[in-house]
Amino acid sequence: MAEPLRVVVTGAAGQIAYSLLYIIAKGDVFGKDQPLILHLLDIPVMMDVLEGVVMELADCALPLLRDVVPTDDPIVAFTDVSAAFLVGAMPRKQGMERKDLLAANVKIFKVQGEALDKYAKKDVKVLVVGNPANTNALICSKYAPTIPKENFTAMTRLDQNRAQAQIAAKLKVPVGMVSNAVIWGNHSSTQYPDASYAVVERNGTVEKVTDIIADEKWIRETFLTSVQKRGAAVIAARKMSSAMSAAKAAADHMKDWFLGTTPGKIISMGVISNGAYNTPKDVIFSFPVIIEDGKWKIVEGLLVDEFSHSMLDATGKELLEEREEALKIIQA
Ligand SMILES: NC(=O)c1ccc[n+]([C@@H]2O[C@H](COP(=O)([O-])OP(=O)(O)OC[C@H]3O[C@@H](n4cnc5c(N)ncnc54)[C@H](O)[C@@H]3O)[C@@H](O)[C@H]2O)c1
Ligand SMILES: O=C(O)CC[C@H](O)C(=O)O
Repeated sequence: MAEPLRVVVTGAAGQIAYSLLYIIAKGDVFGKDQPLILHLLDIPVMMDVLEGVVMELADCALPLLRDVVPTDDPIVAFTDVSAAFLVGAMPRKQGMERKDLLAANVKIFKVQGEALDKYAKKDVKVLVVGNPANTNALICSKYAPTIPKENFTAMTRLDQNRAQAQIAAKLKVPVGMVSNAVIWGNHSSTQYPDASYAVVERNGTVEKVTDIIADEKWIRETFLTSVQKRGAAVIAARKMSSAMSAAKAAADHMKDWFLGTTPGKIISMGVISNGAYNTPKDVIFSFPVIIEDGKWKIVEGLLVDEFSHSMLDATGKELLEEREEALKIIQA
């Protein structure tokens, strides 16, 4: 069997981590033959709660879980890790936009970037979940200059999963038949959920979703806004932000990054922009990607019409504004 892989989850005493830790520890992310050592970081006041999480992990009796390291010290948390789920941050409440969290959260990602730079493996794969996820990932990368920028990503997989679930419900097919919905841009209400390349596979045939639905109003209004606003709808209903679905999406993202995407399948993740599709460079922008040998690659050459370009411009503009604001907060 392989040597144990060290994986850190921050915000380990919080809601998302409570679902995520079990998914990771039972082998659904890094493979059924990959032993794990989980590093759990939270803040000092949460150490008692974290102790309870550690007890529960032990009581799950999971054979792949070789050790658990609960801590409030970023040095201990980030030492020698190969994968980092950066979940720990304040969630938004009803009435807030995700970017309202910048002031509260961006400094966390500076500190954690510095700690990753000093103590993590140089090929560590970092997934930022804490909001505003794209800009937090950018700041984290900026403060970890010895780790490649390509190793810092932000989560838009939840938005992709939401998009595919909406399409499946509309077509009355199981969600497993739907793939290749694309999320462009920011994990915010300016994101562009795009059904143009989405497909349904049934009875051995592959059909384009836009050919089957052929209802532009549904695609460009109902579908688009329901995915953009789904996070807010969950907060309105639960009085807390999404957690079970966020944990599942984080697991999907990291699994595909480590183990590769299925041939023919496109996934969405926030990655450092190279300016593809006329997007702003050097922001963490969600693109359609494929992954091979642990490396993501933006899918280039997709047909992008005028409407889509205007959506990409709007979300790109927001990311530039967030970058500016975050840098001001950090430098203040
Ligand atoms: N990208 C996405 O799709 C997505 C989806 C859902 C939630 N989120 C975001 O994920 C974050 C966490 O959500 P949650 O519901 O688990 O929140 P939560 O409040 O339940 O848990 C957050 C945990 O982070 C801890 N924490 C705070 N500062 C920390 C620090 N400096 N280091 C380590 N831990 C720290 C808190 O003590 C808490 O235990 C929020 O910012 C939320 O908005 C993102
Ligand atoms: O802030 C929110 O919208 C809730 C958390 C998360 O970003 C989501 O999309 O569910």
